[in-house]
Amino acid sequence: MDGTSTEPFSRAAGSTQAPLLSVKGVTLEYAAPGRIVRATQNVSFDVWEADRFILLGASGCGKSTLLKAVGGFLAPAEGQILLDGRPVTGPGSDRVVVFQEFDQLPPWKTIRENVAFPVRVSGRLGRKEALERADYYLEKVGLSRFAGAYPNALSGGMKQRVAIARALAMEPRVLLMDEPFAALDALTRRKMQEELLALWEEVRFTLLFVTHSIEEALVVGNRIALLSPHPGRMRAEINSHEWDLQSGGSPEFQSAATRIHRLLFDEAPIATEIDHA
Ligand SMILES: Nc1ncnc2c1ncn2[C@@H]1O[C@H](COP(=O)(O)OP(=O)(O)OP(=O)(O)O)[C@@H](O)[C@H]1O
Repeated sequence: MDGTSTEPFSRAAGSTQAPLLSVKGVTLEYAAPGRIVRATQNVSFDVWEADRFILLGASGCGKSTLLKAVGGFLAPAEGQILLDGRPVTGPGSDRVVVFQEFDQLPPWKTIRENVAFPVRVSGRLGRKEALERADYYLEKVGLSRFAGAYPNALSGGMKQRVAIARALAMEPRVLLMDEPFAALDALTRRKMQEELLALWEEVRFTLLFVTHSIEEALVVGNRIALLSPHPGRMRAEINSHEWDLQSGGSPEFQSAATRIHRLLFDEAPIATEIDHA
């Protein structure tokens, strides 16, 4: 036993509630010149309220494309994506994406205005209330002191904290994160993982998080979907709620990571159902 449970997650098991997000048999394709590129094939998973659900797989297996489809930027060639039981038909403020690149903040706006801006243009709140909400989430990510500063005064990690505050200020149904820490140095990355978990403890948002790092998946997630190499198909689904940043070097953690590596890359037949072996 390596400590990685593959039992159905308790909140989902036996629950009569519908999942917040359902990805059902989703195949995603791009039309490239003269050919169709199939990015994912028949991918299914459910995300429940307050899950930290990870899409894990090798480069090119379609993780970002899946996130794009959940974001409503790409329609499935086959299958369906449901949010709160309703089909996703386009982008919406109930889903907000945080990307890897952290230079996305308009440099002429202060940090506070940057965070308040999407809330204000979405028409949810007036200027004053939007700025108050910005202050609330800047405090949550530890950046109150920089509210009046401009983005160029901030480090990469700080800019990513602003991007997270800006996304959370929209109070989305699901927060989508596409390798949000991959461009940061190792120490900052670890710190950001720690802060994201602390923030989740406080706010309990629902997270769909893309990574190709097995360690990051185990630490950040409570459930992990393992995708096969291109085109991405579900290899297995793993429960990982018992791991945190302190588990890092332990033999159990290492053996869980090894097992996931095997599940991801071994030439075993692709699971057609969730692997509870
Ligand atoms: N706009 C596009 N047009 C054509 N093919 C694309 C496009 N975007 C992605 N692809 C292809 O779709 C497949 C999945 O790409 P995707 O970026 O979703 O993978 P990924 O798992 O997120 O990879 P990475 O970890 O490297 O970001 C790849 O083969 C990629 O080349």
